[in-house]
Amino acid sequence: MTRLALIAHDEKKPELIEFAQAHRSQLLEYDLIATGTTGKRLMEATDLEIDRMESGPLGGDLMIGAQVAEGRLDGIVFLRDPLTAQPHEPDISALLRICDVHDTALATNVESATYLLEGVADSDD
Ligand SMILES: O=C(CO)COP(=O)(O)O
Repeated sequence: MTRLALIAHDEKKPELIEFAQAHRSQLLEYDLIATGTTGKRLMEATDLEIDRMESGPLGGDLMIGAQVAEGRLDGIVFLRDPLTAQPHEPDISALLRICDVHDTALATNVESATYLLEGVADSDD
């Protein structure tokens, strides 16, 4: 089954919620995981079931990176806040890097996330 991770920094959480609502019927078909607060906010705003990891600053990005390393994820939507410094920047870099190591689809803005979902839908057929 297709397995996706959804992550957003605080300033970007509203955008991710809007994205998830717009693509609800497709996302309902998939196994979803998220960092802690992102997952909580998404589940409050939608009826999606999401397996929540730790919050990003507490290791959630690394937990998702570990799943990438294990080949367990088909794609990640990670809406980063490009304008605010994050205390766990090394963890964020590690996640981006491991996606490149394993050639795992990674979208860091809504436009590319839309393409990612279209690609995932095509590979489902
Ligand atoms: O910080 C994050 C990703 O780097 C996201 O973590 P939260 O979903 O817990 O806010």
